[in-house]
Amino acid sequence: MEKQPRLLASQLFLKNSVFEVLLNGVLLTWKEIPANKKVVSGSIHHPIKGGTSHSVSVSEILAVRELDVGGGTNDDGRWQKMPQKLTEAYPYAFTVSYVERARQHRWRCSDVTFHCSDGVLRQQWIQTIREQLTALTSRPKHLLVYINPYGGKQQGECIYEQKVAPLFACASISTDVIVTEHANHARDHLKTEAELKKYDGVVCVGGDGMFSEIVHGLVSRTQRDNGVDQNSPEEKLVPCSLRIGIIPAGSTDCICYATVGINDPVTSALHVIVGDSQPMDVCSVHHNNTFLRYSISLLGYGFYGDVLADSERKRWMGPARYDFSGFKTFLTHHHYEGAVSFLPATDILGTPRDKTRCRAGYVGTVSLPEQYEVGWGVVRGKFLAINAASMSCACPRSPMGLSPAAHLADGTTDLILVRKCSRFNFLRHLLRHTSKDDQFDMTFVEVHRVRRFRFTPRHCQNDSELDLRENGKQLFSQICRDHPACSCSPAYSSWNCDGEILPHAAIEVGVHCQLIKLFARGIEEQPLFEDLANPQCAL
Ligand SMILES: Nc1ncnc2c1ncn2[C@@H]1O[C@H](COP(=O)(O)OP(=O)(O)OP(=O)(O)O)[C@@H](O)[C@H]1O
Ligand SMILES: CCCCCCCCCCCCC/C=C/[C@@H](O)[C@H](CO)NC(=O)CCCCC
Ligand SMILES: [Ca+2]
Repeated sequence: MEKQPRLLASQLFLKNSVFEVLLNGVLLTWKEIPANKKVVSGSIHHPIKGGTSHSVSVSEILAVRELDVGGGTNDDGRWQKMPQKLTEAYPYAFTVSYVERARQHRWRCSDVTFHCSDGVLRQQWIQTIREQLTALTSRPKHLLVYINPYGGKQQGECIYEQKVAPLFACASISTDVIVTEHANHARDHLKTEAELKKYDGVVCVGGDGMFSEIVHGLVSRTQRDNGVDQNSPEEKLVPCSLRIGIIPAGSTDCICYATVGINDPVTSALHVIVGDSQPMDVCSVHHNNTFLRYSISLLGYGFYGDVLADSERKRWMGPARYDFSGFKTFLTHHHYEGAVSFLPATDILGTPRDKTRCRAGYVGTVSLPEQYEVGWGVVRGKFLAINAASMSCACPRSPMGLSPAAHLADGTTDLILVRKCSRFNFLRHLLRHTSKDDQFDMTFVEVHRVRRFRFTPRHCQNDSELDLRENGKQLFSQICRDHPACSCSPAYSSWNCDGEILPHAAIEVGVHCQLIKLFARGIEEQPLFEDLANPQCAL
């Protein structure tokens, strides 16, 4: 039989007033008692009118601890100053730490300290709150943390030590921390060495590239443990059981931003502590039946591939490298020829042109009418950009994202084809990534929600396609010599796969629905007052 949560109701002191404090297994509520209704001890059972009132969901309480009023410190060593009268009359105090929502999806840790005259009553409160927290089984107790000290502005270690570790300690989460020593350190450790059974989740301190390492390590390990061959594009992959937390410390932080609503380390740490869970789609990318990489956010050929290739040579510039290379790539205005074939998703409710957004509580796949038979579509032509966004790809540079209506966990990716057009028109399209205007409402842009797609560059010689890194430049000059009147666009761009360059242009992509889970809950709807006060944030 399920154990009923214990109810507690007491009159406790908070600041200089008496509050009726109630814990019912779901909510902790404290309401100020007007002076004429005060009862000195025991509980009260009638509703109280007037006075300030607060309530916190038990699921958003982080911790409760004793406060040693006499000594002036609490049990995590923090010094607390209290009014002398209160400490004398009510020497027994306890502090509850909980999640408080601030503007723009930010979460903060807030404390409230209650005082009572009776040590037994204080123990009863502390014990009951702790029992109710222990019953929240989705909360992690032991985490494996990887820190990339070189991501973004190279602040990873400092962000973790100063902002995240104290919160994990407060919530009694123990950690094993690894500061990476080289690229792919975290991936290889997860793939082969890490004792995953010991942990309730993996935390990644870094950007999208570091997150991608963690995903590659976990997904590959899970497939190997289950005897699944990653090289087969048709293979159904086994979902990973461990959740991943992202503490943003990178340059784009798009996966964190699009799953939480902000790239803020404290907010992300709090989502880990309360044990949130957000499933996410993962794309597998193959070339000639050989596995290349997984993608969680953006697969971009043409513009975003060229930006990345150029910006990798300017890592020393930090996050500003993307602005520099973005501008430079825009000026070069290269287009690329090829064929994109795709399998449209027909059993889903939404389309990429919807005004609705993927928000917290969205259930992912919808079991609607069965997938009706439609064949593969093919689009051939000259493209400035081919982008596949498996999620919105919202980030500080583009708050609505490359595909604002994309869903995190619906088993589809939004394939955006931007045909060759004038520089002016391309600029109009790019600028719409930074505003609320519809970037797909342009004659040279089309968008399809798909489950699989393939790309074949025009100059691809079947299976013996040239290796891009080795021969791309050679082919470019060859084509320009052969066609002196061409606009000197190279034959190939490269694919930007979540911030990594792929070694082949001809690829085959399939979406694996809900292959991984994050310590996140999706972007929460904002309170109405905030939409009105700040139209930029309106959804
Ligand atoms: N110790 C290390 N030394 C060098 N490179 C590392 C190390 N640890 C991780 N890396 C690599 O650094 C690359 C970039 O890291 P990260 O994603 O954290 O930052 P970023 O590229 O600045 O941000 P974003 O991916 O959000 O644009 C990743 O591809 C990762 O593989
Ligand atoms: C002429 C100026 C035009 C300005 C247009 C701004 C549009 C910004 C859209 C940004 C979309 C980012 C999508 C996310 C991609 C990540 O997986 C990847 C790794 O972190 N980041 C980039 O490739 C970094 C890509 C940065 C591109 C600027
Ligand atoms: Ca999706």
